[in-house]
Formats: sequence, C-alpha cells, structure tokens
Amino acid sequence: MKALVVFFCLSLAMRYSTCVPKQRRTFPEDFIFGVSTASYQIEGAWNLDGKGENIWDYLTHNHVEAIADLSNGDIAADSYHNYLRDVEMLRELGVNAYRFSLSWSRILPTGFANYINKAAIDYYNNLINELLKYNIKPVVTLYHWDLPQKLQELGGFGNPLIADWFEDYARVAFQYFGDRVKFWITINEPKEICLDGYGSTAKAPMLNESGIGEYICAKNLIIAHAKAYHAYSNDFKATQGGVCGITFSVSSAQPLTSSEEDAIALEIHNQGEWAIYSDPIYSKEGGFPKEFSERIALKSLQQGYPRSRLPAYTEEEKDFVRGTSDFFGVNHYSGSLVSAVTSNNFVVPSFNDDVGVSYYTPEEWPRSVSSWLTQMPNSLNITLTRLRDRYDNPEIYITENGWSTYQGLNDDTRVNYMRAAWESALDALDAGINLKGYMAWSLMDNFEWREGYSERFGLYEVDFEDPARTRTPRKSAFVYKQLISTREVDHDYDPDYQSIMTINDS
Ligand SMILES: C[C@H]1O[C@@H](Oc2ccc([N+](=O)[O-])cc2)[C@H](O)[C@@H](O)[C@H]1O
Repeated sequence: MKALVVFFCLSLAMRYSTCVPKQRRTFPEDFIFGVSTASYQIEGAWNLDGKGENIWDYLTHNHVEAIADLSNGDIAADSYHNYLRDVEMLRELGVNAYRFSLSWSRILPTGFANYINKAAIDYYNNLINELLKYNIKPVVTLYHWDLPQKLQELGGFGNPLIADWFEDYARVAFQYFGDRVKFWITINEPKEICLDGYGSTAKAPMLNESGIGEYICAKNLIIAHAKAYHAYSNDFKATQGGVCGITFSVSSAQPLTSSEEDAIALEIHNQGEWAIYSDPIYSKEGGFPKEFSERIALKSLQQGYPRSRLPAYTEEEKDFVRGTSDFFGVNHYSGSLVSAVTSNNFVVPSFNDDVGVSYYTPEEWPRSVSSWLTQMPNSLNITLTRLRDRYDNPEIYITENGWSTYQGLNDDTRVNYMRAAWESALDALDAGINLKGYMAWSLMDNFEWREGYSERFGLYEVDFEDPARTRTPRKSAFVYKQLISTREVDHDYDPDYQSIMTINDS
C-alpha cells in the first residue's frame, strides 16, 4: 500500500508539486531568538534622574538641522517609562533574548567612574529583573554610540585614554549587573562609530577628519574593547560565568565580474569595511589586515605624509587584543556587487579613496526606504560563509538584521526580507556554520540616528504623536512569533494576526 502511495506521488510530482512532502528545515532547539534595541534610540528621559549629556543629545540640540526630520531622542519611544510594556511585547513575540544597550552617561553622568548614578542602576536592574522573571536572556551592549559628551570633548575615540575610561565603565556594569547578565557585547559596530563619526559627518560626533580620524579611532576603539574583555575574563568571568564579545556590521559583497581585479577589489572592500576591526581580534597574525595596511601606507607616502595614516599595532598590542572575544557578533542588513573600476573622484585623503572600489546594486533587488539597504539574494549566508572561512568557523550570533519601511502597519516588504534572511540562515546552518542565534532589529520603531523617525525598523509600530507612545504589532511581529514557536519558516500568515499577538509564556 505504502509503495503504491509513493509511486502515485512520484508519478504526479512533476505536475502536482504539493504531493511531494516539503523538506522541513528547523532551527536547533537551543537556538537563540531575540530582538535588539539601543539606549539612545528608545529610552528618552534624556535629562531625567541625573542622566548626563551624550553626543547625540549634544548633536540634536545644537545642530537641529543635522537630523532629517529635525527630531531628537529626548523622548523617543520613552522606554525609560514604558519598559514593562516592552517586556510584555517580548513575551507576545515569544523571544528568549532581548538585546539592549546601557546608556554610559545615564550610569556615569560625568563619563568617568567617579560617580555612579543610582537611578540608572535602578532602571536597568528593574528591566533585567523583569526579563529574567519571564526567562528572557538579557544580551547587553555596553556601548551603542552614545558617548558621554564630556569624554567627546576630551577627544572621544581619538584619545588613547578612551581605553581606560571604557574599562572603568565596563567594570561598573559587570559589578552591578553581572550577577544576572551573562551575555555582554562591548561595542556595537566599530565601523559606523569610526568611519561615520570620525571620518565623515554621517553620525555624531560628525568630526569629518577624513582619511585619518577613522583610523585612529579604529585602533583606540579595539584596544578599549580588549581592555573591557580582559577586565571581564580576569575579574568577573570565574564568578559570574558569562560570555563577552563584540559586534560588527558586515554587509554582503560579491565581485561584479569573475575578473581577478574584481576579486582583489572584493578583498580590499572586506578588509576596509570590517576586517580592519575584526582581524586584530580573530586573525592568527593579529593587527590590521596586511593588504589594506600596505595600501594606506603607500598612499600616505604618495600624499606626502611621512608615515602611514593608519597607526600600526605594536607586537605587544597585537598579543593584548588577539583572541579577546567569546563569539562573533554580526549586524547584517544589505549587500552589493563590488568592482575594481572606479571614477577616482574621491576626496583625498579618505577611506573611500583608500579602498578605491565601486559598488553596484541591481535594479531587481528590493529596496527599503533607507538609501543603504537593499535585499541581496542569499546575502546572510554569503556573509556568514565569509566569516567562517576567514576565522575558522567561530561561534556567531546575528545581533541585528532588519528592514525599514515608512510609518504604517502593513509591512509586507519587511516580512519578505525577514523570511529570506531566515531561509538564508538555515542554509548556513545546513553548511555547518556555527550560528547560535538571531536577533531582529528592531523590537519597535525608534530614533534612526540622522534619519530621525522618518525610517521605521520596528516589528512594533510606535505612535510618536501619542504621549503614551503606544506600540502596535505589525504583520512582521506575527510572522516572527510564528517562526519562533515552530522554528520553521512558514510562508503563510493568519490575516487576523493582531488578535493572535497574545502572551503564551512557557
Ligand atoms: C538600522 C540599524 O543600523 C545599525 O547600523 C548600521 C548602519 C549601516 C549599515 N550598513 O550596512 O550600511 C549596517 C548597520 C545600527 O546598529 C542600529 O542602531 C540601527 O540604526
């Protein structure tokens, strides 16, 4: 009988594909599913209960025109007052992890560890305890771009002393929260901090020290990370038993053609975009990647600089930094095709001129409302494969992945993007990539840096006109809930999804 059914199915398979059972692929039982946010983007309460000023407070208040919709994060999603609702949303989704960041200037209003603000400790304790009540793992980022303004006035990541200041701050966090927080991320996205904030005007502090500032930052920042990592592993890990790592933004890039020139262009792009930050930690050699370093050294000499604009790591610094991460955190969003053919119209000196490649995104790739974010086919798997090959299959967590839309609850483009990302993550798992978790950006709409509230990344929409900052689930929230509960990518959804966003704690 069984044989007959199989024969019947096979004979009809060509015409009626539904007759052939679909291959069911599931995420592993112990896979971490979470969502991410960041302090300045959601908390608000910019000057309440003793919080100090940070670089985004300073920028948005003193250069209003720098933000697309002239807005700021003074209130944002007001998570300082709405954290109980935030945790309720996490329970509606069914996630087992919540990645959020601590506000350095809320905890240490002067930037230094001479004075600890008790109200800030209370706020984060309340949030952490509420998460743990529902078995939601706190994944805590120490630094997500909101440097205390006082430290910026002393040079910020341009000053090598930032490494000491950051270690002191990290120790306070480990000491007050490490009994319950077991997953630490020191720094979010070195590239965006250094290139956007020091090498250009894309983000605060908008220093625009092109071709120099981003490289000084790149070294100081990674040493700061390493100091915090060593503080944790020497003085806290044995008693607290957690892990500590760092998160990079890694886009997906492929060569435009099969030419050798484009293969070289791709490697230089990878080195400049993320490996100048990650090689010092994860490569066997340590220090900055060789080809990119040589390229900047040569260009610097040609431009009349007596030494390279890229400061070198000493052998002692290489040893200090190498191996300082228990996992590889990846923020992955977009992709492009890289080619060696360039217009050579770059500012000199600049990172773009140093990398010297051009980028192309085919018309048919879906576009979000953010200029930098397109949906490249299979992009997550391409990125994860590259990291596996470069760093000998490290433990990887996707700490951000998401899509922007305009205001509104119907977010089919986000649903399409996320389903494609999850299929791509399953491809990576099938290929033996050591992927341990996925955190969607973002739990809710928030202040999207220089784009203000004009670009929305939330699984939950936030009504920024409403003083209560009401949150409402979008279609994508339901689809993510479905993924988490079945661990399978389902391509249907219930049109009545709003009524199904209920809490079902296990
Ligand atoms: C939307 C989130 O973006 C994260 O930052 C970026 C920015 C740019 C790229 N890129 O590929 O060009 C990737 C990630 C950021 O960490 C988060 O706060 C959000 O703003």
